[in-house]
Amino acid sequence: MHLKSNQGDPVLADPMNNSRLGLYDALLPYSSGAVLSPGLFLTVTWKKPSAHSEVLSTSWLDAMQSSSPTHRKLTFDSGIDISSNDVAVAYGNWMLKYPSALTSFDHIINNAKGKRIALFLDYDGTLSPIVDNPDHAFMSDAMRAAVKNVAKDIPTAIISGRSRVKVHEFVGLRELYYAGSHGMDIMGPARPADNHTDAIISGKEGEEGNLFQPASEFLPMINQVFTSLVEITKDIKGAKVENNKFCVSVHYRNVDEKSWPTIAQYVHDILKQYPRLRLTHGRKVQNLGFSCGIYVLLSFELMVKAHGDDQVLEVRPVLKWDKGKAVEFLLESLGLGDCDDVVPIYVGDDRTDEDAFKLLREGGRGFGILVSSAPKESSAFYSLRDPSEVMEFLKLLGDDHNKWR
Ligand SMILES: O=P(O)(O)OC[C@H]1O[C@H](O[C@H]2O[C@H](CO)[C@@H](O)[C@H](O)[C@H]2O)[C@H](O)[C@@H](O)[C@@H]1O
Repeated sequence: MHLKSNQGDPVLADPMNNSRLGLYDALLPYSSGAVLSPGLFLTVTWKKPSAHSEVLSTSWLDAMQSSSPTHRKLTFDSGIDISSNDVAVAYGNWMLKYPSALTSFDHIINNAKGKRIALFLDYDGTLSPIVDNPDHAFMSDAMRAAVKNVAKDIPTAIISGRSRVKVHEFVGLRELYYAGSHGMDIMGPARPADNHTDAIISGKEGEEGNLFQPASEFLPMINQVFTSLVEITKDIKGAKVENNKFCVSVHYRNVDEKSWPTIAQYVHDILKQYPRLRLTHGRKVQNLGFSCGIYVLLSFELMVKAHGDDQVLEVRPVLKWDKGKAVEFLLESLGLGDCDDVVPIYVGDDRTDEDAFKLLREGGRGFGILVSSAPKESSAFYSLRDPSEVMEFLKLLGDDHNKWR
């Protein structure tokens, strides 16, 4: 099988293994040594180092405070503030642009008639509700059953910012594909008839499959940064640093707002030493961000805004690899890459999911569904309010499968 992405990214080769839907086609084994072209790395530009005071500037603090529950107002990109009484109206108007995937279900199904669906699901905020403790973001048994049911007939992958092993533990279904670290760690299920010669044990007992890890060379660096961040934030009450294997999350959700500037300063100071790492940021700040270890003030402000809902700062390699690339990769490896009769559906709630929404929108195939209870600009086509609506959608999809097939 040849896997080729659009932008001169890795060209990967693996023997074709046919199955009913191409579901078990092998992903590139990690051990076979995927080679990354230079095009896979993001170009960084030199910028003057920002001073300590810049990170602590008033406008930067304003940006953080706008994400805090105590100060939150609904603010559109235009900068117009809307009082909480107008939220329902604003949401209704927003849904004219992003209709509910539940009320549009018949329309969705009619478009998929006679075609094959491939399903991609984000985890946090999509399959599990957002909770204060990231270690307690469990999905319900009912949600698990809905995912299991849908995956019986539809190739289904989980694509998360978490480590692959962790998200697999949370979901607990062997029949899915898992992509962790925002797609930088992908594993397909081992085939039942596999002789396991090219299978890799992923670290979790009993879990086997074929791995693709385009950022493997960054592992030592990520581990160093994780250790440094744990050490430097250990006295900040409520701060939590999470090792997501190829990226690191610094959570400030449970930190007193007075200490947010300190956290940001610490992250900033550590990243100065790692020009090959960057903070994940939203669409608006693409190409503005990390420059040889230094954030310019503007990008830092916008980055914090972009992560307002999640209250997390994410450190990751300077690599052109994201959830969109992971979808592309998985479609190819499923044998569904260049098929006109395939409808990929991606359901997700955060900024990092936008890369996947964009891929589908720009490719004119399938569509994204944004999970959000507040109006947000998105490249998705449809919306769902929260994980409970996601579950309803999955139930419809699983139950109606025979009708539209
Ligand atoms: O791509 P995802 O599956 O959506 O993962 C993104 C991040 O999700 C987790 O953090 C978020 O959810 C936590 C649990 O509800 C919440 O406490 C936190 O504030 C959110 O940011 C996860 O902990 C991160 O590592 C992921 O990157």
